[in-house]
Amino acid sequence: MTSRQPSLRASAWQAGGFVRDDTPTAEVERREAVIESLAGTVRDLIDATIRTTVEDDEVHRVRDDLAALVDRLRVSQLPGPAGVRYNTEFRSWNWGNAVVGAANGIAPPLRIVHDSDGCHADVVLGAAYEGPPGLVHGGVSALLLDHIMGETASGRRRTAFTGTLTMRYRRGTPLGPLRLEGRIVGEERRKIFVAGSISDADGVTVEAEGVFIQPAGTPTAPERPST
Ligand SMILES: CCCCCCCC(=O)SCCNC(=O)CCNC(=O)[C@H](O)C(C)(C)COP(=O)(O)OP(=O)(O)OC[C@H]1O[C@@H](n2cnc3c(N)ncnc32)[C@H](O)[C@@H]1OP(=O)(O)O
Repeated sequence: MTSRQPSLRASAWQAGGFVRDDTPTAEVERREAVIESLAGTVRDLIDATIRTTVEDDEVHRVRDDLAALVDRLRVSQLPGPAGVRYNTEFRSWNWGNAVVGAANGIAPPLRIVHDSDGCHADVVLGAAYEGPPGLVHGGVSALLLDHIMGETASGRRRTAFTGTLTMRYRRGTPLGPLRLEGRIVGEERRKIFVAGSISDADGVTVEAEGVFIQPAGTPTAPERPST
């Protein structure tokens, strides 16, 4: 198989931490698929590491093999975190994001669907997200809800940051298949009020309320059709 050099290079200017990058969408998507396949294997590695019971010597051999692989990836690196990039075709990508990042092996990753009411995502959380035995860590629940509620507030037409997030943990959230939801319940000037939830097959486990703020001076685009 032939390898291709990544052609992703930030252009000179930045706006509010969002980096304009004139890589064409087709190239972004080609590279995204490549890096996503690596992150998927990293995710498997994390799960395998947590659950392995192989002998100590084998653990040490695997550690050494992995250290050599890390060195290969370090041959060419971004100078800092991946950030959020966008091109002239309005394609944006945030491959390092802790929740949705295609290159991030610690992101589940969440695949968020925008619909007419807000957003939802179906996800399966495994051993890497455990807090209490067999249950999702409360901070992970907050992390995932924060993101999906932020995307709900942003609605693919503006940027809104979390101002205040309030969680109510109604019962333990089991590891396994879950649904996350977010919907806008009110708007007041630059404040967007969002309700969110996590559910398992038996109903809601966590509810959240959030106030998301559109920073002053940032643009709002016309509403896009839902996907
Ligand atoms: C598209 C991708 C979506 C992904 C989303 C992921 C969600 C995230 O994790 S975002 C990261 C976590 N959040 C942050 O880091 C935010 C840090 N805070 C900030 O940047 C700023 O404080 C920010 C933008 C929230 C508000 O700043 P600023 O625009 O100056 O607010 P300001 O002008 O003082 O206030 C505007 C209004 O918001 C209210 N407000 C300000 N801060 C808060 C807050 N923390 N909580 C509730 N309300 C607030 C004010 O009372 C004011 O209300 P009113 O219009 O009624 O007077």
